[in-house]
Amino acid sequence: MKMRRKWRFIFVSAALFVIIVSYKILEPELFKNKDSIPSGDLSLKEPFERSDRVQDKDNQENDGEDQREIQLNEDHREAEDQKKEAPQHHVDVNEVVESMAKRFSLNFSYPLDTSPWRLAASWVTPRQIHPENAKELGAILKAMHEGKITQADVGHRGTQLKLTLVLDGKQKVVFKPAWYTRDYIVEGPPYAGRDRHNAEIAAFHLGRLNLLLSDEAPCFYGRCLYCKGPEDGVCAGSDGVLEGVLVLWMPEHFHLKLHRHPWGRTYRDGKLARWETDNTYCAQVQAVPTYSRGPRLLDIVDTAVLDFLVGNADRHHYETVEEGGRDAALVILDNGKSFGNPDHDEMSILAPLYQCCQIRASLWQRLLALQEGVLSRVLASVLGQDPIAPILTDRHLSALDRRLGAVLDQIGACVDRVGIKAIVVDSSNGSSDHLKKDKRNSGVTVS
Ligand SMILES: Nc1ncnc2c1ncn2[C@@H]1O[C@H](COP(=O)(O)OP(=O)(O)OP(=O)(O)O)[C@@H](O)[C@H]1O
Ligand SMILES: [Mn+2]
Repeated sequence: MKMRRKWRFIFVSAALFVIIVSYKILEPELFKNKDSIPSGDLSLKEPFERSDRVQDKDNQENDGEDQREIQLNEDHREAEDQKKEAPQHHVDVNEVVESMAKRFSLNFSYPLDTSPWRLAASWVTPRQIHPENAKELGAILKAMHEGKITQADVGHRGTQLKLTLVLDGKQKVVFKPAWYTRDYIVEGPPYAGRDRHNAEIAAFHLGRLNLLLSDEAPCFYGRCLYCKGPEDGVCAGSDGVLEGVLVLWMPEHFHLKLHRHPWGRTYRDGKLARWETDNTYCAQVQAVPTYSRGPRLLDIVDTAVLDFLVGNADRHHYETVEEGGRDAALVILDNGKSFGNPDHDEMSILAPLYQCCQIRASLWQRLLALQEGVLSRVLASVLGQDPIAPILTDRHLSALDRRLGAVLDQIGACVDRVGIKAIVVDSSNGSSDHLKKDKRNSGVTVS
């Protein structure tokens, strides 16, 4: 009797598995829309699942949208018909993870025909810190963790303890020392605790997984260094090793302009910022010239998504390359307050997303592709290559997958609220190029 129940359970589970897998394979086809959404992997939590209601609302409001919505409906119907005839594919998440992990793995011994510092500096533009997945990156990181320190000084900027070092070849870097063990959980307000050096490393690689297109919202971080013995007042552990992270200094010919973050916190107990009490706050931000045109507001949403995933609620200011003017991207310099508490999801970090209800189509597509645990598994694989691995505990890794789901839920809620215009194909920013890239990228996702 018991045996039979067991077999029935196995049979039902297997059938459910087959149904779910086939549904996921077919879903990209179901919701493909050539005009408004780049093709690629669209799987679970697809916002258009709920868009029938929204479409009615949108159709009354906007003629252009109207066309797109009708097209979407037609595609949907067509795809429904195809679904009946479609052959069964087999999606293997393991293969996806393997292929992405390979794509983002670092080749530390990649041969360089120029100095690593000169190469890294030549990559920087007002909208890019490094090219998308540059093969030379591993060699630059290796130069950072092996380079000889020729000068050391205390860091003079910011509030957190740090050193300014100069490496052989005259490269300036910031050194942020370790304060916590990997499994230490920081409790308290969202910005509590000291800097986490491992968080800088993890956030850098998370940015590389195409969460932030490197030509849209760059990050600039470093890798870890083992310093031999005590250095200039920062003490090494009992084993004589001082662990920390190195952040490569921006090329000196660029000047950084500091901006107050519109969604910054007050850092005062009991005093809330305007955006924390007023859900129409985005309209005020959009009235400011910096945010009313150009890519800046979408850049802020991009970084809010990254900050939410890593749990960084400390984005009080941001910097841009002055020379890039209004179109310059955010330079995300300081991720030290990330990965504090894996059991807490600080939803308020997503305020720019849910208050403005807009997100780049390219980012949304990438988020979809990283569902099903792909995000944590690929990141774990890349971080496994780091000289001070493990960088993140399993609890932090699974927090990333859980938070990814929460971001997609927020996007879905926005589509419900404002319609398809929540998903922005960013034409002010060379979107046709991105669409091409998107197609290419979908080769490594579940598609
Ligand atoms: N890699 C870098 N290249 C150029 N400038 C940098 C770099 N890192 C830091 N800076 C400058 O130093 C300032 C302080 O750095 P950072 O934000 O990392 O320090 P912090 O102690 O965490 O500061 P805060 O307490 O304000 O958060 C930055 O705003 C930036 O102007
Ligand atoms: Mn800081």
